[in-house]
Amino acid sequence: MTRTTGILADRAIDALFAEGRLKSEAPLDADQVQPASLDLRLGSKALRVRASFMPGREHKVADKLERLTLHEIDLENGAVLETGCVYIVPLMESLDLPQDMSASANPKSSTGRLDIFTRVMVDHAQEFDKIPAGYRGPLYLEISPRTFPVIVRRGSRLSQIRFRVGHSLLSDTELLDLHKAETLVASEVPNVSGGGIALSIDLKGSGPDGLIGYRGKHHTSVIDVDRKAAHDVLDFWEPLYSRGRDELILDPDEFYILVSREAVHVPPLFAAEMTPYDPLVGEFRVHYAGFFDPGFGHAGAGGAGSRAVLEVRSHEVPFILEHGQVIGRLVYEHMQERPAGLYGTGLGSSYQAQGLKLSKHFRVG
Ligand SMILES: Nc1ccn([C@H]2C[C@H](O)[C@@H](COP(=O)(O)OP(=O)(O)OP(=O)(O)O)O2)c(=O)n1
Repeated sequence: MTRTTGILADRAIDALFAEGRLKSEAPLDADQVQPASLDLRLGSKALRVRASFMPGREHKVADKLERLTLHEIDLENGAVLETGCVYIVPLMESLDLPQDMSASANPKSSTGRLDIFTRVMVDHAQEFDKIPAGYRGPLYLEISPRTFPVIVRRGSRLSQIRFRVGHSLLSDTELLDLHKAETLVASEVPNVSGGGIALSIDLKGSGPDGLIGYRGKHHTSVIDVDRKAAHDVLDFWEPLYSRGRDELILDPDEFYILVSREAVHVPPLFAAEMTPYDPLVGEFRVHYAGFFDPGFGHAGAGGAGSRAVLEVRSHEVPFILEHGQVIGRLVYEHMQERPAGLYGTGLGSSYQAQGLKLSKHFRVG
């Protein structure tokens, strides 16, 4: 059954490409179309700009780049992007969306886990990562590595895009009904409000060593975003252990990888997105949050017990995070149809059935 509204599944994304609604300067990579999203690829140059900017209603991105570019970097053979600098990269994909179809972008989970700040920009945009219905034109990615310098190249995939027709977010009541039927978040008393279901932090740690998370090191060597299992964990991360107090003091200048207390489940006919918890309850937040694919944590796709990985920062002041503190919400949307491939089923998925897991770039053991 296909719904008229909802998030486009893999087959419909393939159809967009076939119909010329989605174009690319090179044929799509075999695994570029995911169950409910498309990975976006970097083009052949990066422009180092003085500062981040918003195109605004009157301007194309290219107009502003003329004024703000400091220098151009060739990405054909790979180049290092430094921490603290802002780069704009024209993407290989461009859009000619139908009038009833909009899109939204997000860093890939692997990108967030490396603390690479990325946002998609389009011509005349007044918001980042939101592509208005009917948009026709190029896509650009703003990139600013925050903790580690990174090597990227033409074709690297740092961010992803979801296409949607109409509005199909589940209301609180629909979410509770779905939770009763499918157990979305493994918690005895689900906390549903504001259209989302709460996720809380695990600071008790799992396993005999009581590992609760990692803190990013400073002044490290570079990470190649296209190489899996190539880097030693301890060169880049300081492991954090539970000391019996189930709390962690977040330092405002540091970046943390932590894990949700609850296992998460996205049934095949739905897609989810994590949104930061109301920042008014504290100065901390999940920094990248991100898309959750249909099939993530789904028993039928080998995902029972999958936790969500949380990239956490405190702003302004040190903050004591306690075990079970709510840190984000998962909002669920209808898919238009069941994807041909679910997350975790032969798609080379990296994070199905994960516990506390660093990005795929690091070697375990
Ligand atoms: N803060 C987040 C965001 C996402 N995820 C999970 C749910 C997603 O379904 C899964 C994969 O997300 P992406 O597709 O963004 O990740 P990658 O493309 O980097 O990984 P993969 O190689 O698995 O496709 O990671 C998570 O645990 N914590």
